[in-house]
Amino acid sequence: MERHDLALIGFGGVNRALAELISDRGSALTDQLGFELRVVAITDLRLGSLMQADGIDLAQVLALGPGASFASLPGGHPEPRNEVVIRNTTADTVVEATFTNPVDGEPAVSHVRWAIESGRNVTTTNKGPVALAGTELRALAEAHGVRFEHEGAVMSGTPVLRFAERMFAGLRVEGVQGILNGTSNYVLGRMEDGLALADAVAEAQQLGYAEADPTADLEGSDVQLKVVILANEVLGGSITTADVTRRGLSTVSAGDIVDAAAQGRRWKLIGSARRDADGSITASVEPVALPLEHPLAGISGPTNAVAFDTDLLGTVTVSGPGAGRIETAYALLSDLIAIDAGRRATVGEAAHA
Ligand SMILES: NC(=O)C1=CN([C@@H]2O[C@H](COP(=O)(O)OP(=O)(O)OC[C@H]3O[C@@H](n4cnc5c(N)ncnc54)[C@H](O)[C@@H]3O)[C@@H](O)[C@H]2O)C=CC1
Ligand SMILES: N[C@@H](CC=O)C(=O)O
Repeated sequence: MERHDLALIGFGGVNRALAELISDRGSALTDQLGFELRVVAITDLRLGSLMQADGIDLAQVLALGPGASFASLPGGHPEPRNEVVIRNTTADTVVEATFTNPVDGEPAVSHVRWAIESGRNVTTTNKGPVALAGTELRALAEAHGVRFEHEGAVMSGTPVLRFAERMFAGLRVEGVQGILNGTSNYVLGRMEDGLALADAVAEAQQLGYAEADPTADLEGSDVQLKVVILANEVLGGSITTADVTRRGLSTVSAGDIVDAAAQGRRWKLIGSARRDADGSITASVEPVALPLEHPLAGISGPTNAVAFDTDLLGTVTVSGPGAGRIETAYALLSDLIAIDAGRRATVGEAAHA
């Protein structure tokens, strides 16, 4: 049975949920997938690092209490030492799930670069490397013969990037428009219910939807990164965050939300990108008071949706979870499945050569 050994970089909500999935589902998951998953390294700012080439006891590390350190375990160290671990791990695949940095993507961009340079596949839910260095990292992965997968960077576990890549190959996508942030959509809904902004944000944090700094969710920089990814990967653009105009929820008051509801409207944070006649791309993030009959007005809570405007099919809309620890861990699992499918295809080609 083929096995993939993983190094988890960042051990917060998402990577812990992946570890739980691997630990809890065990052999059932192996039977279902046709390959085994084993974790051989973990790093985290708070816990330090742990390297065990024979496989880490996930139940043991998941049970560590607050304030614990990997230093007390064999192969453990009090510091994360990301570069040492990434370059020296026995893992074939690095799973990057540290904080998203919306300004320059670091240190996650370096984590991904080190992994690829040392011949390892990468799966990440971190939007920074994908939006801010995607072109470079894809080229680097190709040069090193490894995979750079990032389904969870847009709409969490909802497989929107792979769907667009595989299902729209024969048509032209002219534009995308959607609700691309679970936290802000959840917060807007709870404010409609009468909750104060701070209380709604605290709930979203508790539920594992929010970024480490939730300003990125509320003020649109998280959606800005996702718009860049969609524009570049689905519309074939080459834009940066500077090309995406941005207005966040601070431009909408609690009173505006109540007034909109009274007028049969609902505020949504909308991200969009459109290819213009000259081939350039116009992109934005802004709050919009949608009429209730608009298809995106009914998308509530942490659910997200994206509408693809196509030449042959008209509008195709995909909706599903936009945030959540388990949902995002599933995105990582779907990437691992894609990585294994790539390996099988390579083995098959070699056998026929
Ligand atoms: N939670 C969600 O619903 C989704 C999250 N994402 C992205 O996935 C990533 C992980 O998200 P969560 O697990 O929810 O975040 P989190 O904040 O729960 O966990 C991040 C972990 O990374 C660790 N970390 C940060 N910088 C580090 C570094 N330099 N070296 C080692 N460890 C480091 C932190 O100590 C923390 O434990 C983020 O980039 C986020 O934007 C993407 C889609 C959905
Ligand atoms: N904080 C983000 C998580 C997914 O990218 C969100 O709320 O959508």
